[in-house]
Amino acid sequence: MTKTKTMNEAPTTNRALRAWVQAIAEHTRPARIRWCDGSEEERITLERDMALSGSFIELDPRTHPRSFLHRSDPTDVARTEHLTFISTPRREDAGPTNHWMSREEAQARVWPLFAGAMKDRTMYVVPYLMGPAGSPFSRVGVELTDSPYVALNLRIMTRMGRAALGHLGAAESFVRGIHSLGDLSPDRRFVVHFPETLEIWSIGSGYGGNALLSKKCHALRIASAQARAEGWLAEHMLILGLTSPEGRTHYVTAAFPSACGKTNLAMLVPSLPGWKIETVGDDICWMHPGSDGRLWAINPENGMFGVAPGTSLKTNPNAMKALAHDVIFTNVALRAGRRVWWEGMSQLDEHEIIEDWRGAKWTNGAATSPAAHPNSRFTVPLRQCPSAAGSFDLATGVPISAILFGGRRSKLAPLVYEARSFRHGVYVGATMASETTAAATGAVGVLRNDPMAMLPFCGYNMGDYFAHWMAVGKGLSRPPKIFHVNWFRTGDDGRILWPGFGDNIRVLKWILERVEGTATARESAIGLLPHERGIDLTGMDLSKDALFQLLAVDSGAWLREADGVLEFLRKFADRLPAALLAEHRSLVKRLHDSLH
Ligand SMILES: Nc1nc2c(ncn2[C@@H]2O[C@H](COP(=O)(O)OP(=O)(O)OP(=O)(O)O)[C@@H](O)[C@H]2O)c(=O)[nH]1
Ligand SMILES: O=C([O-])CC(=O)C(=O)O
Ligand SMILES: [Mn+2]
Repeated sequence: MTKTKTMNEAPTTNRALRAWVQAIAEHTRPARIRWCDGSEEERITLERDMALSGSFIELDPRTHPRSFLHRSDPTDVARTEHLTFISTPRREDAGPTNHWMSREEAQARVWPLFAGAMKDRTMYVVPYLMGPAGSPFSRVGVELTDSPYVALNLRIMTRMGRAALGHLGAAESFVRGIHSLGDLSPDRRFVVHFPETLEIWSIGSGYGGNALLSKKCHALRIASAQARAEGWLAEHMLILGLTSPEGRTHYVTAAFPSACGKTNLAMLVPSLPGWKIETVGDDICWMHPGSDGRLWAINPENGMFGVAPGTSLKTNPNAMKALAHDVIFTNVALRAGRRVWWEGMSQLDEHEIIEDWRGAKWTNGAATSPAAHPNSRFTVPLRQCPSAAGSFDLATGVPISAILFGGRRSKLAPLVYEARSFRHGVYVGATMASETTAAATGAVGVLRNDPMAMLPFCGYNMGDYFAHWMAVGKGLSRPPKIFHVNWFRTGDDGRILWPGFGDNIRVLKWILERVEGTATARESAIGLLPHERGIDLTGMDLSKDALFQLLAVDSGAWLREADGVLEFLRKFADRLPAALLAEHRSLVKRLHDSLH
């Protein structure tokens, strides 16, 4: 067996970290170990190596300075939820919505796959800090990976290298992630989490949430379990600052399932004059109860891993501006002259020949499948987004006035409604459902329950998670107001009724006015809705009928939905908090009453 060569001096004296790196190297047998420090020099070296090996295509430096295209293995293009496991000592602690694997089984089935897996490859030691430097809420993780693509992505997505090691110091507690591409076979692909020991094992995938372990694995699955033990919340939410023309600012979080509009809402350009949006985070939010009785939120990330298709100067100008330089694109299409393209970005000539996400010739006129993969992505530092202001770096976080839940619901859910109380809001979040998207493998467009957009990301029993939300709410003297929104409701012709994107400011405006107590609302069985004039439609071309449909509540349809909701909640058996069942019963009663 050849000896592992260490390419550079470990930039830390942390003994626990150094010993662990050694132990994993002995098992995975890399040819080389490279400690990542986050320097420019390191970036240039890794990018050059990637370009030389053919896994990076350098884009035209005039149109895309310092930017690259990566094409992942065609069988490895999205999170694989059926291969994602929570390993707790007792199966019931993972709960009915997670796949569970015992440590013994992981040791027998997954650990051997790592044996010699890094042979002939470099093992990158990637220390990363989740959260602003100096924040008491920030946490350190280290990912050992044989993918330079992962190392370069983590450099953008997190505060990587020395910043993380500085925060860690000599501490022994940090999240330990081991990642190997393995042989990329879907048959030998596993993502296993051990919340009790803060470990993550991921093998066989180089894509997104499967491989960038800081994101879904650490910041949601592991962190949600830590948050429960410590009295805070780790959520799949964007964070935005909303400032009215009068200069009043409120911070809002929103939980929408994957590919349902978080990145877009987080940086929207308001279509109403005088309003301002500030982006604090676009995917993950850690919230702590403050001594003032409010919830305070930080974005643990430092970059965006955003959905490319549908992003354009019209729908999301701030994202397009953020993509002007220093971007890693994954699985988008390539035009002549090494410029990127994706569906919805711009009009392509019918005959222009481009390369699709696999590198095959593609023309618009003769296309049978999209040129960019529907889950193609861009990785870009958040600070490049024009709407990102300093508050994403605030150690204290920002105080939250409102929480939004929402999803893709072509039917039933109105444009917006407000929960009657925090407790009712937890019920609204717990019973939310959404049509599936390309962000995970499997069928697209299937309605499924996705509580708080956390179905694939909660690292423990979801019944306990609901109870934890209730407990956190009880401890708040100034809880945020909770709303449900739906940008995706369709009319009878199957077309989406609400223009969305920049026009979502009109809904946010009503929400801000509700928070401040200046807007009225009408009672309905499901919650509080805006009056028809409550949504500011100035300068907008929306028919009266469309607005009526967007704000309609069909009690009969909601009662049918309630049957499915009850069936879903029953899965949690004795772990389901009684308060949720009580909320369910009152909803059903209100719906029945509204029919008479
Ligand atoms: N119709 C409509 N589509 C939207 C709206 N907002 C976002 N989308 C589309 O939905 C898709 C996903 O949007 P994102 O904002 O990237 O979703 P996300 O929740 O950040 O996704 P993840 O990164 O997977 O967590 C894109 O194709 C968007 O163009 C909206 O208000 N209306
Ligand atoms: O985790 C990923 O691959 C991308 C993402 O943000 C999500 O799916 O919510
Ligand atoms: Mn996401």
